[in-house]
Amino acid sequence: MTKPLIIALDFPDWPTAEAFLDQFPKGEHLFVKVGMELFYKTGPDVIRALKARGHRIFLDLKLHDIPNTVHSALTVIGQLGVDYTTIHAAGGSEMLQAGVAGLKAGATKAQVKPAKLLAITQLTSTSQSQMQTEQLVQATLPESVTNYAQIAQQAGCDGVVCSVQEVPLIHAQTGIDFDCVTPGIRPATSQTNDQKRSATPLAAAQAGSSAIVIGRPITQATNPYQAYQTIKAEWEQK
Ligand SMILES: O=C(O)c1cc(=O)[nH]c(=O)n1[C@@H]1O[C@H](COP(=O)(O)O)[C@@H](O)[C@H]1O
Repeated sequence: MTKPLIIALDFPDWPTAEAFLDQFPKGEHLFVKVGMELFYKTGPDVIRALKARGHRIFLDLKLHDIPNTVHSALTVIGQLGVDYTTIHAAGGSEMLQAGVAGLKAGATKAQVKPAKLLAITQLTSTSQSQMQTEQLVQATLPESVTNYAQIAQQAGCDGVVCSVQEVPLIHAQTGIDFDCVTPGIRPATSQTNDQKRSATPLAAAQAGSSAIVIGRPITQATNPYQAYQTIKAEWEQK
């Protein structure tokens, strides 16, 4: 099976997201990411609408709270029947374990397939110098990311969100079945925007990314379907 290319639906409401999706041929089943902006506006209705169109869903709410709160929230998310969801590794192993248990409890309750739980490591908008000066982390950025990956794997998470640069290091440590989902993807001709650790679709494929996440180079393209096809071809080239 080809590895997923996940389109970030970073839109303010459902009509805008729907108008974007309507630019793709009918019957084209996509893998889409619903983030905080769209989900806070629509609630679970957006999940139902996307499922009805046959799309796979990454619900990206990046939970980070005390273990009890995260357990309860992920029990609710687990009932939605999405494919991937996110939690912050920085919350620590106890919180991650609570999240894993909550997600499973929700899926069991709703009798749906459990989502894969991905731990956010260092955001792709973070540079090493920013991490060291603002988070007071003495380690290098790859060391911080691989440390989070190890904690996430031990806690029972299915994978991490990281940049393409860290994928080979993580896989060497965790094995390739542990997902490395990589945002910050930019075709060579695109602007990097706020992304600090970006890479091309081809570099992601060569590094062994399990899936790529890409928003603006597709959502803000003059012809989104054409941009999607070009990026997909590069991602699937290797
Ligand atoms: O969890 C994410 O998806 C995520 C983690 C991360 O470290 N960096 C990152 O960019 N993202 C998300 O990936 C998407 C990237 O969008 P673009 O920069 O427009 O391609 C956004 O929806 C971000 O919220």
